[in-house]
Amino acid sequence: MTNVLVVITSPDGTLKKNQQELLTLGRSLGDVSVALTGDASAAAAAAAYGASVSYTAPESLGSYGASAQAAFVAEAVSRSGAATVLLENTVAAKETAAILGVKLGAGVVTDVVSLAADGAATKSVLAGAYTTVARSRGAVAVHTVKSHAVEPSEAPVEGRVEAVELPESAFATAARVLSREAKPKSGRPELSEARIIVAGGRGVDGDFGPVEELADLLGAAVGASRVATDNGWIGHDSQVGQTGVVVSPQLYISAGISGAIQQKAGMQTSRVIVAINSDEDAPVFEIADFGIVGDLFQVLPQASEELRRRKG
Ligand SMILES: Cc1cc2nc3c(=O)[nH]c(=O)nc-3n(C[C@H](O)[C@H](O)[C@H](O)COP(=O)(O)OP(=O)(O)OC[C@H]3O[C@@H](n4cnc5c(N)ncnc54)[C@H](O)[C@@H]3O)c2cc1C
Repeated sequence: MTNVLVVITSPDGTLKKNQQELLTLGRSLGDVSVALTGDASAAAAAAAYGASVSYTAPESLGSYGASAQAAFVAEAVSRSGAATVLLENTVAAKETAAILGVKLGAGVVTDVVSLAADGAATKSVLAGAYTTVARSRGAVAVHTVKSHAVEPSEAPVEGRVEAVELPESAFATAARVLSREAKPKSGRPELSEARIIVAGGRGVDGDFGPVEELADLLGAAVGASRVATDNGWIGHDSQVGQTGVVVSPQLYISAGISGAIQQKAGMQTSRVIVAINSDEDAPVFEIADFGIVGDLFQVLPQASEELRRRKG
């Protein structure tokens, strides 16, 4: 059976939903172990999702950038005999995956939306215009997997913890993190993990109120087009797209966004897309499952009102 290594960073000993998903996906492929950085007590949470071994990193590793992370994961690959490595689909994880690929001579596939037992990884490319299936030909395959690839489920095992020591040389050329500041919590889910996203573009004309109101009623994250973030109407970390966050939620509600190719690149693999746009020829309708031709300042408040009525 294939050995699978899931790479997890946990600052507080808990697992995020997309990390639970990676462990669940890993179990469908083989025997799962974890390369764990951050709070080592997350090993217990990983065992609840089927990780039989957690390789823990030296405490100092958290202060270093991707090359030191990759050195640690490479050591965990060697100890676990993993043929498949799964990472989150964040910018930081992709950087680690790239360095790891070079170190191990492994094939690297990013932005994966599904991974079959035979290693065939599905992703969309060229700003969502094509869906491709790729399989690594090397001894080790490295995948960064988008959120919502699978539904997370627990499968408790008695996990073992194995501390990994790294030589000083592993850190010698690595960039060192000098300070960290936690982002103030918005109370909304993380954009990259949210099951539902309500996103606004130029059409909101500076007023994200109706977008945020609907998002809060749905327990959704708020996303935006680049025009909205460049105008300072909302923070840059809300930007969805080619140069923003790549998302794949169950439901993406797009309001006042034309659907430029760079926006589509970040949301086209959403399970259901609802588009609201006053221009019936807007390109976003080409990829929408449901389209509403109308003024978002009328449509969004109506949707919110109906949700409030149904919630009683
Ligand atoms: C290298 C590069 C990278 C880029 N990366 C990204 C990226 O990551 N993400 C991204 O989003 N863009 C990105 N862009 C920009 C992208 O090309 C588009 O310019 C941008 O997505 C357009 O944003 P928009 O849809 O909000 O604005 P517009 O294209 O101006 O569309 C606004 C839409 O709102 C509709 N509208 C107006 N008023 C209303 C109303 N009251 N009710 C309903 N609908 C209304 C209009 O009909 C129109 O369709 C990138 C561009 C480049 C060159």
